[in-house]
Amino acid sequence: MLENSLGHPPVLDARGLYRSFGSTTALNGIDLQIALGQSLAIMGPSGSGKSTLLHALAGIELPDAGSIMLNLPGRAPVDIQGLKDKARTKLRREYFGFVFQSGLLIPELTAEENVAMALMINGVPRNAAIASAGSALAELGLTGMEQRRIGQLSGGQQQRVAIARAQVTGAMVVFADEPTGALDSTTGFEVLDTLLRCTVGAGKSLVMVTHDPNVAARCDRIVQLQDGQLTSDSLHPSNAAKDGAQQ
Ligand SMILES: Nc1ncnc2c1ncn2[C@@H]1O[C@H](COP(=O)(O)OP(=O)(O)OP(=O)(O)O)[C@@H](O)[C@H]1O
Repeated sequence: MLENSLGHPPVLDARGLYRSFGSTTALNGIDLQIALGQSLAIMGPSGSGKSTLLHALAGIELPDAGSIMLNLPGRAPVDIQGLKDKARTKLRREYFGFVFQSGLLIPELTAEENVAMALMINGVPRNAAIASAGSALAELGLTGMEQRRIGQLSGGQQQRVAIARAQVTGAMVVFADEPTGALDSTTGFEVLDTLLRCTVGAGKSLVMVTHDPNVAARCDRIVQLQDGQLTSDSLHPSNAAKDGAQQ
């Protein structure tokens, strides 16, 4: 069952992923298909390979073996593994968004400039990028914060800037690594609500690493990793009928 309810093939189709660091096998034969419009939580103990898997799926660090196909609506399938570094970087900038626990926003820039940067590196002129960034920030309740530097924002506000940046390009796949990990639980759930609304709520896919079962429970699907292998793969009961992307 590889298609979502609209008949679209899996937006990411990973087969036989292996990745070693010296004598450590971080990914040990992962097959994973992710549907367009699906939210997927990747869970597992520390060191089980979650971040390595996320980085492989996002084309940040290639696996040693295996293939990852990207199938976007209206576009020819792309073999991420087969792209040269420059083409992979371009692909990431155009089609993927990233919301990590911290560190991806540029502290010297304002909130608005951080969001606009995602467009400008894709060739959008500065004035148009700034205008789009302002709209994206406003949609996330950050009106009035546009000119603040990142250090002048709360943790929750910073994560909403990161979400605005991840969605302003229209990226159809958003990767999140512990996006609420540094936040108190109330703020974390507000950020999670916003992240889900901006991704699956808009027909995009969300691939999220989390240690928090309460965060994972908000996703359509949860996979568990152990020693670089998938040990369980379950659809959320209320979403089981939504699509058939699970293996
Ligand atoms: N750059 C690297 N060099 C050497 N070993 C690495 C590297 N990156 C990851 N590893 C090892 O690969 C294994 C998987 O790491 P990974 O970061 O994917 O785990 P994780 O499940 O995300 O862990 P955590 O929950 O602690 O963040 C670990 O044993 C880790 O030490």
